[in-house]
Amino acid sequence: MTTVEADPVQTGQAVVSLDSVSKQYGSGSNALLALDKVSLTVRKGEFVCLLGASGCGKSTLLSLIAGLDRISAGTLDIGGRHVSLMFQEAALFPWLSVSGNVELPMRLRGVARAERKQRAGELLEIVRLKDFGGKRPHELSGGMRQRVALARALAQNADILLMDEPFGALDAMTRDILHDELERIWREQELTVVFVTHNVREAVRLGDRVILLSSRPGRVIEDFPITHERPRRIDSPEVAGQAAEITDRLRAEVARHAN
Ligand SMILES: Nc1ncnc2c1ncn2[C@@H]1O[C@H](COP(=O)(O)OP(=O)(O)OP(=O)(O)O)[C@@H](O)[C@H]1O
Repeated sequence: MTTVEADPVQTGQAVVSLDSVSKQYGSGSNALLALDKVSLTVRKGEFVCLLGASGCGKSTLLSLIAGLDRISAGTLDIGGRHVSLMFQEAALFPWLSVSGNVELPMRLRGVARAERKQRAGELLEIVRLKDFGGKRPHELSGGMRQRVALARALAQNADILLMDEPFGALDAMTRDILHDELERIWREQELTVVFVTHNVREAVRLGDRVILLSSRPGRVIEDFPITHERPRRIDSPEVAGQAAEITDRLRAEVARHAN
């Protein structure tokens, strides 16, 4: 008999629980069912990637978890935890310095000036932008702006980091570097991450699990555990192999929907 040791992540505390969550936009003849009975649990410290065809409800799911919109049916529980969001566009305030942008969430929380300056410095060091605090966003590259956005997201001291295609607009090399950085920060800061992407290899590169949603209305059709040793390379045979398996499943789903 083989004894299977419990994976600490799989047995960890649930921080996001969705049970049969549906989301309908509009009503009557304008009703659009975006999500249909989605059940999903994300545990403390997990890195979960959401993948699916365009318009299947990935962003909707993030906005429900973030509390930006209300579910139409089912239950969603994040146990009063705090979330922070990061998008494809860094959306930095152009009139604030890099440091000012990172300090903003702390300013809004009423953190004293000296403390927020010190924390902003630490966070900029974490994202490797220690010497750029005095710059303005327009003086930075796209990849550097996303690092600032990540530092600002971390400044919210949230329990859960929700990321909506955060590297979608970056070139492949910059994205590769940011994958390494995000993985390092996720581990060091013991974050729980829910990461939306269109890019199957990116999902396999980063995730502990890849959740595949059906075409609209979004339902969970598969939950792929990704067990290759970290850090992974996006161009490794292991990542490519599992990405091909998931892509086939996604293609079959898109084709099914098109028929
Ligand atoms: N505020 C809204 N009002 C009405 N319909 C909406 C709203 N937000 C999203 N939708 C619709 O819900 C469906 C799911 O959209 P959503 O943006 O969540 O999908 P997605 O999987 O993130 O798409 P993409 O991969 O293209 O970014 C789409 O048909 C979209 O048009």
